[in-house]
Amino acid sequence: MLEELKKRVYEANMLLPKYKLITFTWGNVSEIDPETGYFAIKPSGVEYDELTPDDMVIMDLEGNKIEGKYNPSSDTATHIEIYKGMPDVKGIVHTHSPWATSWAQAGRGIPCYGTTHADYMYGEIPCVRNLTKEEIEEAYEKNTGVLIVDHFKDTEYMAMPAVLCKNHGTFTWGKNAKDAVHNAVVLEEVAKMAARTEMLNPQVQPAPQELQDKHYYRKHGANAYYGQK
Ligand SMILES: O=C(CO)[C@@H](O)[C@H](O)COP(=O)(O)O
Repeated sequence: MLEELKKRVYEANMLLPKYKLITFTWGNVSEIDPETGYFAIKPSGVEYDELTPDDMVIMDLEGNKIEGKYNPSSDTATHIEIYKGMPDVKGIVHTHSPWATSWAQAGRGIPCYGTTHADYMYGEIPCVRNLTKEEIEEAYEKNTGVLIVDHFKDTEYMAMPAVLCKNHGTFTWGKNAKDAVHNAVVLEEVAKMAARTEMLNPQVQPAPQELQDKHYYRKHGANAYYGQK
């Protein structure tokens, strides 16, 4: 079972360079096994072209390493907080993909300007605030996850499977690692299109709500929404 999980997480990690979402090791993917509560995550700092399925590190939700010769990703604490606080999430991706990270560095959420965005993410893709000096000093990676969970608690967060972390980068999630990677690709494409949209028309407004609803509900069903429960 763990070998299968490691293989799936390895294959999902290898999609990051394939879709040009990362440079060097600037990203990581994990997936959790709901039965054991163990998750597999990319090892920290290992070049993608050197990775093998066996290099994936198995962790538990208390941060204990269960199996693996390497240290887990430096973002492991953030993945843990998301798994614990957003239990429908079964796969998580973190990247510094350039267009989405530019929105994060600008401290801006990504408005929904078109149907590509509306098909996958309901409404503006949020940018969560910076950590305070105390939060950074206390537990940077853990508190990044705490901020994300705090923003999405009591919402249908699977209807908005993406977040920008100000001055850092992106986290996306899904029903498994591959689904989370799909959402990371969508996020980067939508970020690129939105930046260019604003460049072409600085006065542009978000797409009409009825268009956003039609496209999102058509794909995900009318009871899926990102708003407060
Ligand atoms: O943001 C950072 C480092 O600033 C990390 O997300 C790295 O970009 C990926 O680190 P590893 O997964 O290789 O530990």
